[in-house]
Amino acid sequence: MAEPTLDVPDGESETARDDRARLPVLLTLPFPGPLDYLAPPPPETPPPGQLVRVPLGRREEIGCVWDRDSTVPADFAPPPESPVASARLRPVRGALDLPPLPVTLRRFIDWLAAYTLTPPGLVLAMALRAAGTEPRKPALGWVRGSADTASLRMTPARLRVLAALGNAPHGTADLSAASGASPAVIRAMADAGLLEAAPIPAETPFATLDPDFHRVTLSDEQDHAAETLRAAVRARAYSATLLEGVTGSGKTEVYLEAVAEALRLGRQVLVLLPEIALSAQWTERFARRFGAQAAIWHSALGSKRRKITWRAVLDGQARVVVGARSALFLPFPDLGLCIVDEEHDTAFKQEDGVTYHGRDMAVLRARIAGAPVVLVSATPSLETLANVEAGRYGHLTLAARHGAATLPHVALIDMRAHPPERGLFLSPLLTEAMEERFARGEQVMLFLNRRGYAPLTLCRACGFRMECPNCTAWLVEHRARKELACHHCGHTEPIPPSCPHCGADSSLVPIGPGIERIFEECRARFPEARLLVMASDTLGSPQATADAVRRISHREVDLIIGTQIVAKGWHFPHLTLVGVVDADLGLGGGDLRAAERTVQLLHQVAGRAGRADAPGTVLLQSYVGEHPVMQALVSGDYRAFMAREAAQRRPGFWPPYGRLAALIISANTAEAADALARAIGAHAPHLPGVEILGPAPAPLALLRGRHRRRLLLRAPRAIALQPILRHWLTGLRLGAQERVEIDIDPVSFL
Ligand SMILES: Nc1ncnc2c1ncn2[C@@H]1O[C@H](COP(=O)(O)OP(=O)(O)OP(=O)(O)O)[C@@H](O)[C@H]1O
Ligand SMILES: [Zn+2]
Repeated sequence: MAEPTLDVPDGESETARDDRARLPVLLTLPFPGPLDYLAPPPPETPPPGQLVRVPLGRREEIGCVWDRDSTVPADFAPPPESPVASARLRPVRGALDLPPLPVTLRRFIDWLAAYTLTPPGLVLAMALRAAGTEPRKPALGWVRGSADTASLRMTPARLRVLAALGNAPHGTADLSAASGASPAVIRAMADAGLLEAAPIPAETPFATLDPDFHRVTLSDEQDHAAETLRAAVRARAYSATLLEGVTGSGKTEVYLEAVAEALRLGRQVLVLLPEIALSAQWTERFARRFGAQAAIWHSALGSKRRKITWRAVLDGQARVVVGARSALFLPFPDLGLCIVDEEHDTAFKQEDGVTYHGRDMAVLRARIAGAPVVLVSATPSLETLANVEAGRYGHLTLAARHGAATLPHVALIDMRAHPPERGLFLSPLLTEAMEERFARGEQVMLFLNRRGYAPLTLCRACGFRMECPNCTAWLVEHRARKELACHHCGHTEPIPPSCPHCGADSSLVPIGPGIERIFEECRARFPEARLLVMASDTLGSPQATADAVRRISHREVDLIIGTQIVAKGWHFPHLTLVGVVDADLGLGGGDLRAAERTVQLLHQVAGRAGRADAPGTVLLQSYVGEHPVMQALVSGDYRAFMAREAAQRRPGFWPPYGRLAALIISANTAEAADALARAIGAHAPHLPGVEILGPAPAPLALLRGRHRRRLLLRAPRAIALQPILRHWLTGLRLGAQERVEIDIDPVSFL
């Protein structure tokens, strides 16, 4: 394949070079494939997977020795380029001091790249982001030196430093913090021989997990499911299973048994959660079961911790990793089980940069590793249900809540018949029910999937709406921060004192509620209640989440007001009432999955109620009680609802009954975006069964200052879209301001 810079290294004869191996090296750059380099002669020839340093132009890059033969079908991959003449190959400079990346990870990178039409180097970059490829210098700390204190001037600061020394070496910063002495004092002591440098032993952060540390007695139903999963782990082969069970039925308990089995076999396990925030409660529970912590992986992890974890995964020392979807790219040498908890959750879809669906890629990862994958949900996605129906996935169900807990009672509040007072958002029926719970010392949760104070600010005088200058979106008022913010691009501005359009003074009013406004209403209505807001912007860190969870569990909170973050997987035993402030919220917008997603989300929220002894109630505030979504929630008949969804999508070959890809075409002006979209549309392939929809404005026609148009490509399942897209877009030349993004299996329709 192509080496873009062709300067021939000097000092060697052509024939000598010809004898050496041609080594494909994948760089973390957007080339269509690996570049060829000249390998050092055996035994120094690095094996596939080895990270190496190679020249690229005048720079040096880190790359990974790649496999000569790809397992990706030829029509999924870009056409091979003609190889560079051996004479012009440049030599590999050296290998990094790391074990090679496992072959299963290399295959996964190839396949994910081919499936999402991403240059494989960019996928490798994701896998190496935390690799810690710079050489590891052992950190140095200080121990007591041989110099005698009697012969030296001992200031109080020096004495404090000596007192702060422990048995193990401490780094300068630590020692300075512990003693209150400045680093300069410490260095002077070292010069005087009072301190001596010694390497700080490397951390070995992942304690051994004991599969039998604390076993629970499973119900018959749970035990059957657990045994099926254990057998799948023992089989050491790919299989996919949906573990479906009502909220609180013990799905987690069951899959932890499969994790235990993998541990007994000495294999590694990957558990994906949709939300980092969830890992706090999850890891606590994990530690109770296995006597030690799992390794945690997500983008908010500090860089040192990431490096340690990445290396421990590669060394096989980290046995169980729980993480966000980026954990899929960790270098597991011996993956024996993969779990996707809350598999229906759209948070698994990565929309920035490399666009991929974490759940689907987990299935791919497991398939390549030859390991079982378990998809877990109370409200499985239609995709997964269709795979079950087609016989591709196995299916285990848990029908009852664990122990005495029963499923919550779900009822609608018809907002037309029982409207809130003017300027408020909670119906008297809801506030009365809340009052009752507070009187009994029980907890209440209010759910509204909207951050901030109000989603719209409007001028009472002229009707002008405060919009984002960069996006087709309204600015959301954040009263606590005294600003208007765009939730798409992050643009913020102070709330203007007068209307920017007509100049009327103090004429801007907030329209509609966000959780801050519900908080305000509740504080006025229930002055005694202890309130807690849970939203992605208030639970910034896992620590903050852990704190919130602890306060809820210890009954230091009466009322939780939250966005979608409260919907997922939490177990709050004292929570008996869940109120959904606006159950209709997710139904708008032309999204294919709007109804499915609303049912899943609200069903999950509802599932937080009544998980222990006291029965739970869920109240849904809605203006459209007759809507099938509301009816499904009230009846609890998720299956019937999904059957209806399936019947709607099947005839038009909508996913999962057909394949869909989106081309998002964007430019810096509306005219340029239109012209480019038309030009691409004009070259659309005409193939039997393949339909092109659009171009049309993308649902966010303006996003971060870019004008966006969309083409959709739809085909029956039997037709793969990747080769068609590749062919279609080959030879496309884009201007500097033009961009085309491909989204295979689009989820959000943005
Ligand atoms: N066999 C069991 N023995 C003891 N406790 C159990 C058992 N099964 C479940 N539980 C407890 O019941 C509660 C609910 O179980 P779990 O969280 O596993 O359910 P889930 O189906 O994963 O719930 P969700 O879908 O809402 O996340 C937990 O506190 C769990 O520890
Ligand atoms: Zn914006």
